[in-house]
Amino acid sequence: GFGAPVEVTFCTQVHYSAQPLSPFVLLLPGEREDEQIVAEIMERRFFPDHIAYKTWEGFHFAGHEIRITEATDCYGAVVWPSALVLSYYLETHSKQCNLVDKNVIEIGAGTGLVSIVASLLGAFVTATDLPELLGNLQYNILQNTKHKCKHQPCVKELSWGIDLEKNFPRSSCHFDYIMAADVVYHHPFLDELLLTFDHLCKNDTVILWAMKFRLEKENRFVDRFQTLFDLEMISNFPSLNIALYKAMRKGRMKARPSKLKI
Ligand SMILES: C[S@@+](CC[C@H](N)C(=O)[O-])C[C@H]1O[C@@H](n2cnc3c(N)ncnc32)[C@H](O)[C@@H]1O
Repeated sequence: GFGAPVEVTFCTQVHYSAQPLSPFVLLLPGEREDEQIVAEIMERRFFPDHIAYKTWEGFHFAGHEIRITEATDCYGAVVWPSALVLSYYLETHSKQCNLVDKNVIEIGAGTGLVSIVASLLGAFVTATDLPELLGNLQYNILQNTKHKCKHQPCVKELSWGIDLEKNFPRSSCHFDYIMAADVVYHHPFLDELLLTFDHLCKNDTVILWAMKFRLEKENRFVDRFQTLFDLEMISNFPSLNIALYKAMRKGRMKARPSKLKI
């Protein structure tokens, strides 16, 4: 085929605890067939009808045809199903999660689908990844957002845990949303990843994180993540082993009413 990352084995059994529901919720477990929504999500993807010079995959989101050029040599070079799940959520929940004029950062953006969809929905987006991924990421972002977005997205290096204060100073960087799709897998930078979430997340920042479960180690990352953040599952696709989470900093100060009634 054209290099689509089709995954056929799902090896882990994941047990999710009951979570409180919020306006962010996409589906209640058992309310609609998981497969039905998964099919809807996967239908957003299309492929070239002829052999092209460059390998690309197409997607329909936010009223646009998005073409993603893929390399085939590393993890960030294809579009992973978690990115589709998060993009679908953003598009179908644009009222509850209104991105217009919001400041969004995506970490581990890969080929850029989520950043592109968030930009098309009106956000000001900073798409980040390792230096070697930035050329292709920049290309996809430009091709799919130029003259189509309220705010032109930018692409920046962010290697997890490295030079965070230098490149993203706490005093001047404020993100309304941190987005991440499929950033937890068997890599040696899980500590640095957690550090990065911690560094970028302010009291009012919302983290939207699509997590693909593969191994026990990844479940442990979720436990560690919960020591710093309140985590809420907002949708769950057992047939893909993907869960979508919303998280906010633990122990954050709630907004105070402007006038106290005595
Ligand atoms: C499985 S891919 C997911 C890509 C994209 N979010 C998607 O869902 O299609 C993981 C991404 O994390 C990035 N990544 C891995 N280790 C990283 C690190 N130490 N610092 C920054 N990004 C990293 C990879 O380059 C890759 O783009």
